[in-house]
Amino acid sequence: MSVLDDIVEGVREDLAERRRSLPQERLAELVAAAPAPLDAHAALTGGRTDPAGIHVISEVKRASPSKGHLADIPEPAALASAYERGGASAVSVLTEARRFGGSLADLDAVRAAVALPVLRKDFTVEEYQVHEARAHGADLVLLIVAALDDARLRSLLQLTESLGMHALVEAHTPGEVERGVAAGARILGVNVRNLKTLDIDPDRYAALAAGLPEDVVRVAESGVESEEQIRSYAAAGADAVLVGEALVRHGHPEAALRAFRAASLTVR
Ligand SMILES: O=C(O)c1ccccc1NCC(=O)[C@H](O)[C@H](O)COP(=O)(O)O
Repeated sequence: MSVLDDIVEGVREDLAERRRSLPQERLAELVAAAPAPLDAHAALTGGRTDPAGIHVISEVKRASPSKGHLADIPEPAALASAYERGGASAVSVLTEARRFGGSLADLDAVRAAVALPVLRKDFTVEEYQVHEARAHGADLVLLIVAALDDARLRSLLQLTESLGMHALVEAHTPGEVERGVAAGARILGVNVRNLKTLDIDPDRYAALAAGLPEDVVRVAESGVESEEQIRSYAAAGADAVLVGEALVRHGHPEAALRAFRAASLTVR
């Protein structure tokens, strides 16, 4: 079984448990009561020419399948506030519990702490998860092309947009980029982490993003360890970068973020 299959299997089990304790009808009431979504698409557009530098989606990430434990993050709200002060354009919150140590409580805490668009970063395979994301105040959800067939990708994207949110549609291969665009992705992430080996190959970003339509917001995901890597993604035309590990392991995430954004300006 691949890493992705294994993660999704656990996600489905946990989801079944949550469905039992919160039926769809009650979830719909929470969605109706949630604050209006923020425009994540607008927040991430134009990173190629923004005078403050490339947009950064800063991630709250405690652990990962590739690296194990990364950081305790006892107060996700405090970390998210530091990201906001450092100039993040959005905050990503990993809510998957088994491999990433996240939760919907983390999403709630971050939502309450920042005025930025918030991404619920999970392995979305069911409509219920999209409703959950909205009920917990998310503005953006992750749709991983490799985890979905075309019909489900389209229907989850449509549901996301019908709830006023946007989707970060994530691709790992040229075929997945094509499928994401064909499904109607308006924000497309190229994740340079190979989902089979978990190896990072940042050079894949430029090759995969090259054929994207001009009006699609381009996000380079994973593998940012240095200002040099930010410059490389910016030079390859990324509007935004998604950064987890480098920020949660940095003693001063606010300063790191400022440095990342500033570094992106030096390639223009
Ligand atoms: O991070 C992993 O090991 C991982 C393994 C399998 C599926 C997804 C995984 N990560 C999710 C992400 O996409 C990253 O958290 C995100 O792009 C940030 O990456 P990084 O800056 O390298 O922490």
